[in-house]
Amino acid sequence: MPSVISIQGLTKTYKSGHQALRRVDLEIQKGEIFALLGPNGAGKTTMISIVCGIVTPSTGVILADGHDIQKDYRAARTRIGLVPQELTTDAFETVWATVTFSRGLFGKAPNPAYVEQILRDLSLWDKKDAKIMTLSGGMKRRVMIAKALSHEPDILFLDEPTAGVDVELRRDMWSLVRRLRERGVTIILTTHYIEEAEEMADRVGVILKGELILVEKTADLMQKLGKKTLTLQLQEPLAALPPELAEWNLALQCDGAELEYVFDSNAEKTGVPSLMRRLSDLGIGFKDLSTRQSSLEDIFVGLVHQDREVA
Ligand SMILES: Nc1ncnc2c1ncn2[C@@H]1O[C@H](COP(=O)(O)OP(=O)(O)OP(=O)(O)O)[C@@H](O)[C@H]1O
Repeated sequence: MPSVISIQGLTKTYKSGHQALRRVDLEIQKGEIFALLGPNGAGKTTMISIVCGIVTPSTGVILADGHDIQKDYRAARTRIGLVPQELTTDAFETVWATVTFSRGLFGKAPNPAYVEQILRDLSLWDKKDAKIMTLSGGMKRRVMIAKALSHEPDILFLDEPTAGVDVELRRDMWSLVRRLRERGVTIILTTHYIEEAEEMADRVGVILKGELILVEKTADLMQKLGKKTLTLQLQEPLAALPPELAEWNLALQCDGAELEYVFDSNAEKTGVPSLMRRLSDLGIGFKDLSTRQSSLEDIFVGLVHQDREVA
């Protein structure tokens, strides 16, 4: 399958001297949902901004649907819709006028039926005559998506689409992304949340300090990184781990009041039931328990650690 986005040897050094991207190579297939994961400052927005022609690359060749984003900027940009992190809309305009105007900016002929469809898809139809400034934050974000889709792009970039949005909007956004994909739109989203990538994306790229350190199918990544931590709040603190528990990867926390077990949640045998039985046999009781999926930070720490070990 041909790539719809092709990035070769991309680097970016800002005027300040800060190197935000280091030799990034990436191919994204048509119709894919691709999640770019990384902590604050990793370079996600820089990468998106370069592909969308807002920031100039220092080196590298980038093609959008076969068009060089620098030499053939207009053709490339028409293929792309961008939903930026920041809300930037004209407060005094109505929803309808804003979205129609955005379409016109790309030289597309008016198509009220298409604009109506987008507004209906985004549950904005009954707000079409409302001024943007009267809308809630969530509604404004929907308007940003409508604007980005107004010129019928084949590629949609969503920069942290669900940061700070409520659960309802997050679900709507996810279902919209899936519907767009069914229509053949390629979607690239950035996120801090591994759960979001897991839920949405076909493939995940992890970016850390400007380097794309890993690109994997989401299912494979989750398999590799599906670590969970089980925390038991003990009824009586333990001074030390009993030797009978040596076969589990356990740690005592909070002066012996909590027992932590890190396990692979994808494994056929997680070791949790046998641990529970052994604890019961040993008469070690607990008041409460909780589990926690590895956070992205844990994963990064793990990856960086592995890198160092290999080096
Ligand atoms: N115009 C600029 N001039 C100098 N440095 C910049 C500029 N824009 C971004 N940077 C720096 O480049 C690095 C990458 O920033 P970028 O916004 O791409 O990260 P990000 O992964 O999108 O982070 P976030 O999740 O916080 O948006 C950061 O250290 C940032 O401070």
